[in-house]
Amino acid sequence: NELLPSEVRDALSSALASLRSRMTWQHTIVIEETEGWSSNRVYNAVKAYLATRINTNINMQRLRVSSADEPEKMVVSMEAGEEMTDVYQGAEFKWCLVTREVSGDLNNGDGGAREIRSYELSFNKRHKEKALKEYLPFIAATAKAIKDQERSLSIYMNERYDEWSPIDLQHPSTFDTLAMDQKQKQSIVDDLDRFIKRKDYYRRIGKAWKRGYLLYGPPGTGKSSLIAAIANHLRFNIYDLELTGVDSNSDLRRLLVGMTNRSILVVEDIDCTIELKQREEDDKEHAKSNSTEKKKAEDKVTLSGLLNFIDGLWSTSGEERVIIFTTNYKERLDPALLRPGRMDMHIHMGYCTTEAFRILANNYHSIDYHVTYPEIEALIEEVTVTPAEVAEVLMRNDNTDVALHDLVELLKLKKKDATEIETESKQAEEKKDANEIKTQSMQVDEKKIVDEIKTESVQVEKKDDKKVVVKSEFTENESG
Ligand SMILES: Nc1ncnc2c1ncn2[C@@H]1O[C@H](COP(=O)(O)OP(=O)(O)OP(=O)(O)O)[C@@H](O)[C@H]1O
Ligand SMILES: [Mg+2]
Repeated sequence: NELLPSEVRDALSSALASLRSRMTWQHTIVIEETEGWSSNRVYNAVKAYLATRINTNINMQRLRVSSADEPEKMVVSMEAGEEMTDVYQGAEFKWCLVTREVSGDLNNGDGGAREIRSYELSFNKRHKEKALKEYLPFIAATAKAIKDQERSLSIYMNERYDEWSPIDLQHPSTFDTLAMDQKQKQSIVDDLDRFIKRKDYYRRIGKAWKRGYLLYGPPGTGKSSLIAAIANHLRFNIYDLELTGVDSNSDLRRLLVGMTNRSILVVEDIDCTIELKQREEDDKEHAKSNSTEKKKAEDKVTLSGLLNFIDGLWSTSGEERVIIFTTNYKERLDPALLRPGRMDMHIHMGYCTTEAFRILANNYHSIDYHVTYPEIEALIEEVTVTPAEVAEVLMRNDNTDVALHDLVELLKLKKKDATEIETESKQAEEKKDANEIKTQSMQVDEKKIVDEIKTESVQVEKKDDKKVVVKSEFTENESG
């Protein structure tokens, strides 16, 4: 101190004082990239969160852009030394990315200096509570939502009898593109969202945290599209179970245990797998003599076996599971499956309605209206056409006018076919009526004959009792 002239000393100390007074209102939280040897999750969350805020902070001079896998998915982040301000519930939060060199551990052999990055969060100290209890948790939640949204989905199939093999699920179907009744769609979305929020509720009532949907309707009405939309909405993986490929209950159990949480188990066309039950019974008949075969037959997979497994296994392990069955024929299903409580929601996928048509036209041609709409909508109300058929015509041509014209043609053709069938069936009906009249008159004739026979038999009765009475009864039954 003695070495500095007094003026310099005074100037320095006053500068320090003003710096100190400026800093005292401020608190800083440091979030370092690594924590020991593992990465710091808060750091990653902050990075993901700030990437969403950067476009509102274009005053930053330098930005980093990187991409992990697909080039289209670029992540914009801060460059070291840059600052940005984020406003959360009226409070200002200043972020700064700083780097610091640390000398490497020479004994370790990895040598050299390392650069450690950290985010520094500064705010007015009266926001300390808010920063720790609200802002940082908010960032963590936002980052998790982003991660879920980016999580690439897989569809697993049991190609081998007891093993799942995954492929990428890149089905574009979402609830926006799905053509179905708006109210029905909303009720499904609401049901899914309610289910996801109810972790504690399921725990409290001691039930497996799962939800079951039965989708039924003719081919091409969007059952598989709805499944993809559900997977995309929840960001759940799909396990597409081919029941006919599963030989035994032990394989089934292995497959079900091998499923991860936050996933959807799908069994398509269950009306076709119901024969499994019949086959089991047949096999039992067969195997009565042979005890090993009998055992095998008892181990055969059945739909009810599957349901019992799911209830049992999933109530003790597994969370956030959705199970979806599809069928083209609801009426063919085992009544046990339709029992209340088995499947939580029965969803009917029907033929194309005018509402569905508008969604499809919007999907494929980005239009809300076209001069052909009144004609198309009038036709759609008259004929049965599946959304898949409509989608196919709309997709075939990039030119909207041509595509919609083709659709009109298709619908007209369908109407013509329908009227032809109707006339045919009407004709058939008329023919049937005519035949019936004929039969009736024939019956009248027969009755007359029977009466005659009766009279005869009564007459004959006296001769040969038994024979004649039996004969007359028989004749009577047949004509009446
Ligand atoms: N409701 C719909 N909304 C949007 N697109 C649909 C709809 N229904 C059908 N499609 C279109 O038709 C194609 C076939 O439909 P999808 O496979 O979903 O029918 P499905 O009901 O599962 O038929 P299946 O009973 O034969 O399995 C889909 O790829 C989609 O392009
Ligand atoms: Mg399908």
